[in-house]
Amino acid sequence: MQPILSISGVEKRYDSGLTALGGIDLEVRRGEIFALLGPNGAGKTTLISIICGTVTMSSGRVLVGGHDIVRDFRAARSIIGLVPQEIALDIFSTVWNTVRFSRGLFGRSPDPAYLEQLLRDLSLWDKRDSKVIELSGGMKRRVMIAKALSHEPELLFLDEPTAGVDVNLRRDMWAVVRRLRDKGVTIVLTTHYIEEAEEMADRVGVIDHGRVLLVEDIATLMEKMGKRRLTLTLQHPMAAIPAELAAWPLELAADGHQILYTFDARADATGMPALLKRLGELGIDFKDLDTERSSLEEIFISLVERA
Ligand SMILES: Nc1ncnc2c1ncn2[C@@H]1O[C@H](COP(=O)(O)OP(=O)(O)OP(=O)(O)O)[C@@H](O)[C@H]1O
Repeated sequence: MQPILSISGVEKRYDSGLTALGGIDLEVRRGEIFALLGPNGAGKTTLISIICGTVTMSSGRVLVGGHDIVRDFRAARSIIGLVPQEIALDIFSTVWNTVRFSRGLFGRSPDPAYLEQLLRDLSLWDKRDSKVIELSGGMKRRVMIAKALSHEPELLFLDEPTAGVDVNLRRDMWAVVRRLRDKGVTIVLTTHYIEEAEEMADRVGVIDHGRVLLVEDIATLMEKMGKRRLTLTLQHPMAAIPAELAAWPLELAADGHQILYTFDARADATGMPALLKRLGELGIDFKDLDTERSSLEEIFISLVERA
């Protein structure tokens, strides 16, 4: 299937002389949630702004649904929805008028049934006659999404959808995004929250200093680079790791109450059974044992450091 978004060789040099994007190649598949992950200043917003037509690229080519964003701007733009970082709404307008007006701006004919369903999906139907100024911050964010979807785009960009948003609201937003994906909208979100990429995305692209460092399925990435950590909580704290355990790279934690063992989950021999056996032989008792996978956060940090 043709990708919904195809980016090749996109470069951006700002007038200041700064190269914000140094040759980006990226494809987004129809129907996926794609997370663009990168630290501050990586170039995420610049890339989205180029695709949406508010920043011009220095060189390269972008196709949206097969339409070239320069030659065929209107056709490309009509299938894009953009939710920018900052809330930008007419605060004295009602929710209903906001989405109705936005749809009109894209030249779409009125479709009250579509807009009603959209507001219902975003839990805003009860608020349709409220003025934006009367809404909570979370509702305003959902109005921004409704506005971006008012002209029935196939590809939705969410630029840091949950920046500065509390945990509950973040979970609500994630649920909203998943429902949109289930309805067939392709979603590209930018985030610095690794947790968000891990939780939401089907695939992730890591970008730093205007370059794509990696694009991978979340599951494959976790599998490929995932490490596991075993935490043993001891019956009796120890001052140092005994010399008899030197064969394993162990660390002491929690004031000597815990032994940590980090290992490669994919290795044929993890060393864990042998470690537990040796602990038994040495009479080191533990009262709890826990293993956890290393997070995408650690993977991300190690990638950026390597680059
Ligand atoms: N209009 C502009 N003129 C000059 N430089 C700019 C302009 N806009 C952005 N930049 C620079 O381009 C680089 C990329 O910025 P961009 O906003 O795309 O990054 P980002 O990944 O979205 O960052 P953040 O996560 O902080 O939003 C930064 O160094 C930024 O200072």
